[in-house]
Amino acid sequence: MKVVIAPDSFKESLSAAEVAAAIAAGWRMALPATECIELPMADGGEGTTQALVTASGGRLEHCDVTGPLGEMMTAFWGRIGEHTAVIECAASGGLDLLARDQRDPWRATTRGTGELIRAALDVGMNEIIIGLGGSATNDGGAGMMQALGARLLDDSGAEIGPGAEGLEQLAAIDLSGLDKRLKTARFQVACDVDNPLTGPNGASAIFGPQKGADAALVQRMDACLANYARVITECIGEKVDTIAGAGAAGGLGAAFLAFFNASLKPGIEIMLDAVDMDSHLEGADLVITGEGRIDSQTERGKTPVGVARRAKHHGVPCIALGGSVPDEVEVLEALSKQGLKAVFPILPGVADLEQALSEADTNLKLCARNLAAYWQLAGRSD
Ligand SMILES: O=C(O)[C@H](O)CO
Repeated sequence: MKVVIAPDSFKESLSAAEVAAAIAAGWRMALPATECIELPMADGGEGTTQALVTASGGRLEHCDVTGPLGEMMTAFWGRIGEHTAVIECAASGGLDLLARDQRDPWRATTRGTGELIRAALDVGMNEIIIGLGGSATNDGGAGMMQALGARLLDDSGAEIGPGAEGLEQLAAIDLSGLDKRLKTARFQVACDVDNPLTGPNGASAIFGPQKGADAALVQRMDACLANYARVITECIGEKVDTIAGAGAAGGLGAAFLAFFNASLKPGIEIMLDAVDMDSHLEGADLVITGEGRIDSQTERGKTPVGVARRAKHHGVPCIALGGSVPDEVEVLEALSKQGLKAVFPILPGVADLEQALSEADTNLKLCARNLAAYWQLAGRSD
């Protein structure tokens, strides 16, 4: 029997490769003869560079850039072949770079993403895959644009400051100093979600709280992004704020739509193609995916749903394991319609967050072992 194991990482706990290895080890405890194909996944968020570099035989490069709160840090990008770079915004502006009490989406900047793009262009890369997701930022990519030579100005003609805060003052965008190499480089943007820039489903409303924003700040940041959208339209003559994916990574998607030679795609689709998922699904009996948290955001194109849709296309059943899973039947049914037939929580008992994060490896193994035992009981194993 063949099981394809294609999970994302469990944030703050295990990488996607570690999750896949734990599930495979647990499954084999009950069904040792199973052929387990481990395919670590990512959807644009943290881990995307490593996953694509591993899948394509590339390597990581390191350089010093501006971190989420303006401090210098060493970040990385991936080099695949002679001309392709992979850059994830989480490498320099990721939520997991900050402790919970440091999260500050009002000030956090995407400047480091622009600096990573410059570093890749400097060494001749001209096909650039950008991963959007897992960000601590809500600046619409303003910091990135400034790092690449755009001038974002307030109504006195001075450069705006960093973060969502700066966008409150934004009155005009001057692209005359933008790095000329952006015209010839091709950007493929891998988005982890398909949210628009603003409004009730926008970047601030849906992802602001996990970055540390309270209700008042969510509203203020949404207004900042609406102002940004207005200035973008004045600058390029087009509206980008309602396009699916514009709200990925705190609105970075909108900057790529407006100012780059870029196409936005679900990140998981790029990943599935990179690992040649279609051929792995041939003859598979089951797909197991997963993520640390599975909830209504998962439906917006995150890894478990992307994997499930592809499995459904090939007629292979798909289930998921999560650290936390939906507690509403409506969400489970919506996931089921997309091919994710069942979602299992891995926690064996009541635990606080710290304990849940530190015991994820053991809990994944036990849960996978039980699933394999049940699969056998149901007469599905050979
Ligand atoms: O980074 C974020 O804001 C979320 O992962 C959605 O893209």
